[in-house]
Amino acid sequence: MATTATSPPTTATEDPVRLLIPGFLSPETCKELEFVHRSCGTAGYRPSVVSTSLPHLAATSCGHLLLPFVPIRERLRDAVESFFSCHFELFVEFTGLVSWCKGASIGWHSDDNKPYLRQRAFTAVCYLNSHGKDFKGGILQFQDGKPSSVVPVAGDVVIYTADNRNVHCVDEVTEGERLTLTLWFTRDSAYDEDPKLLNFLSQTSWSYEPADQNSYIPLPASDNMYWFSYEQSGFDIRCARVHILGFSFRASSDGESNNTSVAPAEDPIELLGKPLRLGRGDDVFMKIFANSLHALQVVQFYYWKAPELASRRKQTTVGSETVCCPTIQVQQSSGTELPLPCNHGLAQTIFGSCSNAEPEFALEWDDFVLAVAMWENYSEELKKELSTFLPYWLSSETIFVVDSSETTQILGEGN
Ligand SMILES: O=C(O)CCC(=O)C(=O)O
Ligand SMILES: [Fe+2]
Repeated sequence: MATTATSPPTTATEDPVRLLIPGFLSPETCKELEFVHRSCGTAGYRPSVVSTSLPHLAATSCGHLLLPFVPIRERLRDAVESFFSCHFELFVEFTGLVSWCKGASIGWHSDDNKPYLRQRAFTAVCYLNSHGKDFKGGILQFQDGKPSSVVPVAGDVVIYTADNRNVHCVDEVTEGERLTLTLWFTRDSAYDEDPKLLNFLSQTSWSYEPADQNSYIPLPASDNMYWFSYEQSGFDIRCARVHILGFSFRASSDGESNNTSVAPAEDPIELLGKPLRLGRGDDVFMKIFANSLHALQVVQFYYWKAPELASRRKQTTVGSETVCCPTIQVQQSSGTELPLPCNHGLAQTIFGSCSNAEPEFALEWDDFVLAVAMWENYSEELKKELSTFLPYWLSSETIFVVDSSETTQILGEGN
């Protein structure tokens, strides 16, 4: 009796089939991936799901945003290979960020259960936010063995075999947005994700030109990819994401002219691919963004960095008179809000935060101005790093972390 009550998850004769690794990703890494996903996500492959795949990032001029994933993929591959004793055997088959929104769930299945999924050998699911705090529902359940369920906690990772020893399901998400980074690993090099990514990157991200400010501006994919349909209604994900944070897209009339009207013949959704401004209440931020994704990325960056910016502001404003005056960058005007199709009530239900999440803080335009500059630095640094690493990746056909001391040495030798 005592032996059954205390029996370990697997007996000595059975191979281990799953492992939960608490605290695998740092809180900062989770926040960075959340920023990428909330800036770049598109309608997912299942209802009520938003996803950001790595090929999508490369194809929308955001190849540099692949860089935060590179060390994580390597660490996960190491963890999976060492736990399942298959050193140097695995390739990453798929890497993607997924939001499971209200109503999303998946029934009992194993991850290799379709003829076109047979190549999958192992799964890794990293949780980027937490059950109870950020969303309700969404618990991962396994049919047999231990652990029998996983309650998502930001930073934790669960790894498991993709076969029928791990039949599992995810309970319906009833509130909030459940964020994961999901990877599948294969032994079959024909399904290696890296050559496909390198092919995209070599077409879109080859060179870094410091003068070319457009090199890190996102380019929207086709409009239908951003359409989130839910029951009989829907919304454009880009509009919904800015709306949830209290912003709206405004016409980009130049400051000199009073002509803020939108050409009546234009299809409203097409305006999302054109230059526009951001508004908030009666305020209109004067910067013209290249398109809606550019504006969305800056808004998401601001929310990622807002706590840091706020504490910096408190430190610099105490006893200091050198406070910059960014109000000139914001005009009090009713502006022209773009006539976009967005069911705001539905967007609030789907992307609005769970009641236990942190209360939203008030926007500070001073901080927003700083965030715009910080986003440009962040993007430029990543772009530079990508153009350094890309030649190594292309020559080895693998995306991996290059030791920076080695890079300096090699670059030095080459000169
Ligand atoms: O997100 C999870 O916890 C598991 C996801 C899953 O089962 C799948 O994507 O196949
Ligand atoms: Fe699954």
